[in-house]
Amino acid sequence: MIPSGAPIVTAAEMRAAEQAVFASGVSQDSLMERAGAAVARETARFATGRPILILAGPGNNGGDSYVAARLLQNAGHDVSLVATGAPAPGAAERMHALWHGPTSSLYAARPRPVLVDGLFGTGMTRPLERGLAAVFADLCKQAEFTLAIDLPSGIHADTGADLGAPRGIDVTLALGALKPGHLLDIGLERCGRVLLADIDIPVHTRWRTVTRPRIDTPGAHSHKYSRGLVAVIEGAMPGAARLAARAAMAGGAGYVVLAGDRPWGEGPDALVRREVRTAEDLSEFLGWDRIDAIVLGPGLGRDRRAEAYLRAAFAAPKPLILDGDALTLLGTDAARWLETRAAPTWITPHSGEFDRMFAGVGSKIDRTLAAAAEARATIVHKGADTVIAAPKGEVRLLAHGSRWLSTAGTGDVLAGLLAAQVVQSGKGVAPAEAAVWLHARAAQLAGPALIADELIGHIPGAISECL
Ligand SMILES: NC(=O)C1=CN([C@@H]2O[C@H](COP(=O)(O)OP(=O)(O)OC[C@H]3O[C@@H](n4cnc5c(N)ncnc54)[C@H](OP(=O)(O)O)[C@@H]3O)[C@@H](O)[C@H]2O)[C@@H](O)CC1
Ligand SMILES: Nc1ncnc2c1ncn2[C@@H]1O[C@H](COP(=O)(O)OP(=O)(O)O)[C@@H](O)[C@H]1O
Ligand SMILES: [K+]
Repeated sequence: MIPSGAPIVTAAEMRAAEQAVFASGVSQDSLMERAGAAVARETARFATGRPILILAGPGNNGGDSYVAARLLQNAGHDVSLVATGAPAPGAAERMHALWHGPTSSLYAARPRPVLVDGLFGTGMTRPLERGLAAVFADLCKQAEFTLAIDLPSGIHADTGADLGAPRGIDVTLALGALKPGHLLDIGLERCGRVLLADIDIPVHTRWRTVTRPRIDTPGAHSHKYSRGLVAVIEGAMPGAARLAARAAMAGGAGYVVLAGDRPWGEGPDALVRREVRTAEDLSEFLGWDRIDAIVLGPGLGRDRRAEAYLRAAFAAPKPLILDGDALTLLGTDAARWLETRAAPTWITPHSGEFDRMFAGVGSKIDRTLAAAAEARATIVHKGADTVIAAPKGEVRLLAHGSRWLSTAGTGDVLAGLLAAQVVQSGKGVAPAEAAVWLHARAAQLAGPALIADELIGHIPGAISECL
């Protein structure tokens, strides 16, 4: 399980943090000893006496391998080692010199029940050479348990992109801090369980994994308006807006109004209905000063009326949550439109919607951050690796949420839940982080084969864990 609130640093930031530790008087060798000791400890815990094969690459990831091999051997484990090349001058070379056990070349390596991957870590700069990738994948396949040091070799530390990493890694031991590669893209799938080894390297960053929010119980003087009024705008597919409205209610908003022109079906009686048929009706309604936040987009449609609704919502000087069709309507003009808003805006695109709105290069974090700065909006870039980014550089990341969320309507639920957090807890990343946490927790509580309607029923249970 990924620790909550854990810092996430790039390879360059990790190297800078490492340099600061050296500058404080710690030697390179002693830092490598700490890293190798952490690897040896975790490997021993999972190996439970089985023979171990350790792969050592040419850089410092390989250096960690030599330390771990020595410590495991000293502790009585049956260890053999494969070196893929001469170790680089410096600590890795010195640690290599201290290893006196059996060593073979990669192509002569025999599979063993426990495999430790110390080929490459944060220094992976290009795809694994094909022959090496094939042997590595085969050793991994034949092992009963595989642990990767810092990162699986073949995962890009900063993007999570696939540079030839094998399947079947059980545990990745992140050294010092999480890297984006543990949480994004293919890295999220290939790391297995990510454990964090504290090797006493202070890191400073504004990127963290999502934490559980603290939610206040309403006070003696709370009333429905003080707890926040959310207006959800209906469109062509009214079910989506209703999901968002119900999620806003379950998420703790004091008052939720569903504005639209559809006949009222079954639904919570506490949900207030307001008739809105035209963009003029909508503008008039949104002028109501009780409204604290507007949700537009779930099931909105993409016709002319939808466009007019979008303009009306943009003109309202209120916090605005845009999702689904509203984002598709914005399209490539999104940043130009969004940056004109004076009131805060949150947008909740999935990757398809995001790619239609923003260009950008780099990792999902880099692209989401750049888009947030350009659009001056907080972005919840959804998916198995959900990235929240704010214009000033704050990032929150939730990986390892329930895969059962990949079903229609769960995004609508998130939009409503976000609106409820916006009216209760204000600006920027905080409400988005709270909404994403509650959404993920509700999904866990709902269990397998959840449907979006049931997810809403579990939001209060998730909230009860935050009081
Ligand atoms: N930061 C910390 O706090 C601590 C870091 N520590 C450890 O150091 C690790 C980072 O070490 P690192 O910088 O030496 O890089 P590493 O991952 O060993 O690889 C570099 C070597 O691989 C080579 N190479 C790259 N790609 C390749 C490819 N596809 N195919 C073939 N070769 C390739 C590259 O060659 P080059 O690109 O220079 O030609 C170079 O020789 C980090 O992950 C952690 O385990 C701990 O010891 C202590 C605390
Ligand atoms: N494979 C997955 N693992 C974890 N969460 C997922 C996965 N796929 C989708 N989700 C989450 O489910 C929600 C789906 O939202 P969205 O794509 O907008 O669906 P819809 O438009 O049908 O409501 C998002 O919160 C997203 O992060
Ligand atoms: K590795």
